[in-house]
Amino acid sequence: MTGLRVTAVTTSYGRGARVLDRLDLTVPDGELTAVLGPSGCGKTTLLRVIAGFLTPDTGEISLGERTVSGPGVHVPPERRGVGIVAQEGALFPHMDVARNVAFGLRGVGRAERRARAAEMLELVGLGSYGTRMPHELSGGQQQRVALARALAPRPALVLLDEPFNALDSALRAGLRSDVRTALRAAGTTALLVTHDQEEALSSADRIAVIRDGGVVQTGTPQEVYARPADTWVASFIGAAVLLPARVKASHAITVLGRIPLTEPTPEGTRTGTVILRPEQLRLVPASEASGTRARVTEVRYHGHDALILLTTDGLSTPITVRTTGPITIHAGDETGIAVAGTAILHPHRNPLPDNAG
Ligand SMILES: Nc1ncnc2c1ncn2[C@@H]1O[C@H](COP(=O)(O)OP(=O)(O)OP(=O)(O)O)[C@@H](O)[C@H]1O
Repeated sequence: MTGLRVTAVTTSYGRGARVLDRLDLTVPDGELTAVLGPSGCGKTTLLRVIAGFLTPDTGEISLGERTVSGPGVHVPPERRGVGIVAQEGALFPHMDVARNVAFGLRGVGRAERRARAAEMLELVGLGSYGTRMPHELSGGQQQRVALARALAPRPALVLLDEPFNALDSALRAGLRSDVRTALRAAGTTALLVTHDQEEALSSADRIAVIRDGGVVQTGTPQEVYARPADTWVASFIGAAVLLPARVKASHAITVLGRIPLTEPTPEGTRTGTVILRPEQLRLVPASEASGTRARVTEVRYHGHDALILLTTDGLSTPITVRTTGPITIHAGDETGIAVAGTAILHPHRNPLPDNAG
């Protein structure tokens, strides 16, 4: 068992405010967890604390059965068995690829080092690149070599700090899938920091959302997307349509009509905020009786789909609808909106005024 456990870790820089505040995080053995959160929330600080470059004020960090940080314990970075892949590979420019990969292999014979480096390069799809110099590689290839180097000493944990940031989007998608495959093949526990929600949703086994120095939600990508812990997480992970609602007989009564609730609300819930995803909404002819009338304010075309922004009476914020196929609607048009599926509702503590929903 070589999973990662971070327990009640608090960290601050100098006399500054707490950056991490009693943060708890568990990454199960052999899994990849993506850490997501707004800029400045402490993602890099968390990696530094886990790697051992920063000592937390309080709390404990364990890798498997081994405590690497805690009261009276501070295992130095080089003895933690933690591999790091930084934003831009940071390869040693004067060493060829094979020597870069073998760099961290201490206490093993030359032949074994060479064999392990070749095995790791094979794993990341660069089996024939051992004699190239780093400057002869593309950005994506350099990141693969950085991963091979991190994996070579069989680390208990690999930390990936926005490893695809410097690459263009087409390359990112391919590389993250290859990195995922290599990590699985090596059976390594890994933590990925990213700004890219899509990257986290598509490549991680679990997502941990950080806000105000703590983890506000962890779960599989599907759990976090379909059942966000609160309206902030809903809007942070993907686009969300938030509607004030009244609760009546397991349904939410909203400006978009009566929507069945995904799960029962706590006893006595009268009002709340409904969370819908834009792909649950559909444009229908304005004349269709079941739809709610709305006016298009903006069309954002993305190629594979488009987001249509609309306003409707009784709602101060725009509604976003995701559509695929040819776009035949324009700003200023009137349309109807229909809702498919069920809605998550977060109850309000204080009832809304009578005109809500
Ligand atoms: N060396 C430092 N000294 C003092 N404050 C720091 C230092 N490094 C980071 N901070 C502060 O700690 C907070 C968290 O920074 P951190 O870099 O961990 O955030 P982040 O979530 O990784 O941000 P981003 O997504 O923008 O990379 C920020 O308010 C930042 O200003």
